[in-house]
Amino acid sequence: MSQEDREVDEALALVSRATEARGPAAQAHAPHAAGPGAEPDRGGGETGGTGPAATSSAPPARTRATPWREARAVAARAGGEGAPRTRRVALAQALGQVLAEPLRALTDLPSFDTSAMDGWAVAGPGPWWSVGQGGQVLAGHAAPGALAEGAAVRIATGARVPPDATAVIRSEHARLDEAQARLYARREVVQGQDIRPRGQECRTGDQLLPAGALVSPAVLGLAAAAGYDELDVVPRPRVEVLVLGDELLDEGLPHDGMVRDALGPLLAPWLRALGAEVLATRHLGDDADALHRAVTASEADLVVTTGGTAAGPVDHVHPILRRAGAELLVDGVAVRPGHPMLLARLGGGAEGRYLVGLPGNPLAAVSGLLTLAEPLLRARAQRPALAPYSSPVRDAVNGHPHDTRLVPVVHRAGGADGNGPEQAVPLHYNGPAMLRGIAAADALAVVPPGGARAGQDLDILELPWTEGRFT
Ligand SMILES: Nc1nc2c(c(=O)[nH]1)N[C@H]1C(S)=C(S)[C@@H](COP(=O)(O)OP(=O)(O)OC[C@H]3O[C@@H](n4cnc5c(N)ncnc54)[C@H](O)[C@@H]3O)O[C@H]1N2
Ligand code: MOO
Repeated sequence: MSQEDREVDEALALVSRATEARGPAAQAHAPHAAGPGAEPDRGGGETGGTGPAATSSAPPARTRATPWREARAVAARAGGEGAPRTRRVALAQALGQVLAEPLRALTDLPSFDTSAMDGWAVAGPGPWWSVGQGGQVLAGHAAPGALAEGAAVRIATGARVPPDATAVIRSEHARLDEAQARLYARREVVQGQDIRPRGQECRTGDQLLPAGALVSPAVLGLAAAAGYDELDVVPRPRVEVLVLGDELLDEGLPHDGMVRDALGPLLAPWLRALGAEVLATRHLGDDADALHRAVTASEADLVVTTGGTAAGPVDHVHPILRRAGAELLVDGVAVRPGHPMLLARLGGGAEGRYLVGLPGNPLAAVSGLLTLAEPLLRARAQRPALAPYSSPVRDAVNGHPHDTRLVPVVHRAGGADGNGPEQAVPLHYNGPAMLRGIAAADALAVVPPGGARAGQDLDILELPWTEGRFT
């Protein structure tokens, strides 16, 4: 492996074949390649075990943990509850949202017979006499007069074609004898050539796009062309983020047992990329009463908390949910990292408000975001489910004995020459407290219990910004 390759792998936190080939003893001396980042491959206890060594130290299987796929389905069902919602917004505000109604043409397109070229509008067979003594038909002007049989008039691209014109001749295909004011065609003229007839693209009332279509920049353009100033869209689900933990700093270097809040900066934009409107991100500290007040008073459709999901002395999420009379729909998921994640239905509001409790470990929080918040928000925003997608994994991946694992991967061309089919390359630094792997990743691979062989097809969860979102 060249130095350059090593640097790329290092930057991307890739599992290095060369490093692995040197064996575990060598890995212990290569901390950046396979040391602290390779938690799963050490079989390390807190990840819940990912190799044979971990099996013996893994906690006994918890019966209440919901299987990973089922947890996603429960979240999607919760998001789909309630009557369809619609909001009318100005065209520019609709970008990235979903059409609540089919987009129907408010006009014929084009709305008049249009010249497709700069040149001459002619009526009947040539040669033609040029009318108007330099007069011309330009785009954006009122209806021109009818063209008599045998007449020609200058016309611009986009201009209304005069009634009774039979064709448009491009200027480069015509010759004007100025002295005689006669126009000759340099090549055969076909009836209707270079005229876009009214209604060629659509008629008033035609359905241009179905309800549920994502409003892309192209959709904005089409809607404007078809006469829209506003669009009916599904309102973005409103989300409030509550970051819990007294140990969190908002700026500067970690010190004295304090750490930087990594989830506040990550969650709001990630949630927006999932189609949500983020009302606020608030840092609450480990204060049960403040958490209870914030959760019960929130106006959000979905409250997302971080931390406080486990059984520690200041883990307040479960107790305040009980106090608020919330119904736990998912309480722990059989997935690593992130197994303490939860989903609860909060009281109030006909359509139901929800709380997703993300574990505090940052990659565990990302796992919870994609397992519970993403399907809930997608269903709530009436966005179509993503087409399932799988990819062969380049290297064998250790599995948890009972739980699904979500492992950051980067897509790379396979084969010795780098021209082979695309593979998912598992990344190091995928421990629950680490973001280094996911920051270099373009997807998460879904590793079934027991692990995956090299070359095995794994389901892939794309990260939202690789889907080409606009917001
Ligand atoms: N006795 C047990 N202890 C733990 C279990 C368990 O099953 N039994 N599960 C472990 C797992 S797995 C996870 S994940 C964590 C979940 O913990 P909490 O959701 O209660 O989160 P905290 O305790 O508040 O924090 C955990 C960890 O993450 C750091 N953290 C929290 N918030 C942030 C943030 N915004 N930015 C950066 N880092 C954050 C926090 O400092 C802790 O280090 O519980 C295990 N324990
Ligand atoms: O260690 Mo925990 O699996 O959720 O991050």
